[in-house]
Amino acid sequence: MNNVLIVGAGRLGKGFMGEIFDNAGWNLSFLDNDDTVIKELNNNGYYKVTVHREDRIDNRIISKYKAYSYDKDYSCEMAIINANVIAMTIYPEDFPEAIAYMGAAFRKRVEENYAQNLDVICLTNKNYLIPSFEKLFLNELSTEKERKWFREHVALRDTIVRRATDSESNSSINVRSTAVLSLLVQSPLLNDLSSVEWIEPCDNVELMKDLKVFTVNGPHVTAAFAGYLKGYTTLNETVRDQECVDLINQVHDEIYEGILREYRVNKADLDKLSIFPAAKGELEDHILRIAWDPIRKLSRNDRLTGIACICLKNDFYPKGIIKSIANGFAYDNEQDPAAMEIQNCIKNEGIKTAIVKYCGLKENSILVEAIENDYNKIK
Ligand SMILES: NC(=O)c1ccc[n+]([C@@H]2O[C@H](COP(=O)([O-])OP(=O)(O)OC[C@H]3O[C@@H](n4cnc5c(N)ncnc54)[C@H](O)[C@@H]3O)[C@@H](O)[C@H]2O)c1
Ligand SMILES: O=P(O)(O)OC[C@@H](O)[C@@H](O)[C@H](O)[C@H](O)CO
Repeated sequence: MNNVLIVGAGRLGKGFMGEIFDNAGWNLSFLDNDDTVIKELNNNGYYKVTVHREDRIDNRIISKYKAYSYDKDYSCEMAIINANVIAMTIYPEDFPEAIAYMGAAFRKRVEENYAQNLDVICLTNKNYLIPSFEKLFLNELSTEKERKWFREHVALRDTIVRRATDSESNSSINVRSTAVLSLLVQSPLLNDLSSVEWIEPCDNVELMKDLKVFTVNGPHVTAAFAGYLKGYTTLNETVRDQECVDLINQVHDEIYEGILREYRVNKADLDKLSIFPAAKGELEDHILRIAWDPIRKLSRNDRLTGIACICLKNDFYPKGIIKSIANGFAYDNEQDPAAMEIQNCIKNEGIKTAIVKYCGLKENSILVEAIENDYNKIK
């Protein structure tokens, strides 16, 4: 039987990767450095996923798995040695620690299971990270034999995640997920994943990922920032507020306009990539998760500032996106450490310095002035 190891047993790890590989009959293992997550999985012996499809809601119970913490016995070792697929469902900043932890087992795999092919698929929303992840792997593999193994038997691949998956916390054993669009996985892979539902090979992944992060995650974070400022805690409340909906739609249309002016794609391509068909039922999704880490989300090439710069480069003024970025600077949710860092910077150094610093923009750019003006209207 095939083996998948899921690194990061939080929302996406359990609710997406765990669910689809279990459904396809694979052996499931989880690795997480948060002991609470692993205790919950092991003490309960199962977890539940409510899968919202276009035509039905599946209530899945997943019980056949092994779950490993970062323990002193290195109990995840065999799961790393025998995996056909390792799915990395963690945030970008967590990759160095995870890869360093797995290094010893990779070296043992070279000795004990050299010939078996391994696909490592990375499920983040940050683009262009694969070369830096490859360096992290190679840091763990110093001999010529180990590096040859990595070149010949490992495919390290990026993905484009088109699925919202949420729960009360990363350790919750009740997860909900929308299953309406596939995970696009950079080709080629070394294992045949054609029997795993919701996985689809993808060429040109870097371009497609930029377009997806702009078109899907730009309006998504716009909703989160706008909803928070209205006092909501969920996306569900936000999309019932007409003022928020108007801004989300405006941002969506501006993102499309910027992309259509900059890239050689048409509207039908963008719709196919980014429009989620309606799913059955209502999936609760929290603003805390969607806005999580506004430092990443407001950064120069990410979902808002990235496309705002593209719009301006193409002589198109992105009024709604600018307002959304300003809302991001007003996002002062104490549960989010990155939001607090931004707030401290605003308090100590002023809004203009914060915009320049976190959006990665030049001080005299028209975008900085416009964001500052909108921010001052909110505060
Ligand atoms: N949840 C979604 O809908 C969704 C959608 C698209 C992309 N993503 C991406 O998926 C990734 C995970 O998101 P999530 O919502 O599942 O977050 P999460 O916080 O629910 O889960 C992440 C898990 O990774 C664990 N972790 C952190 N560092 C680790 C390490 N060094 N080794 C092993 N485990 C570690 C955490 O303890 C946590 O349980 C992020 O990059 C996110 O951007 C999530
Ligand atoms: O995962 P992040 O933090 O980059 O962004 C939060 C959400 O916008 C994101 O997880 C979406 O739900 C997902 O990308 C939809 O496919």
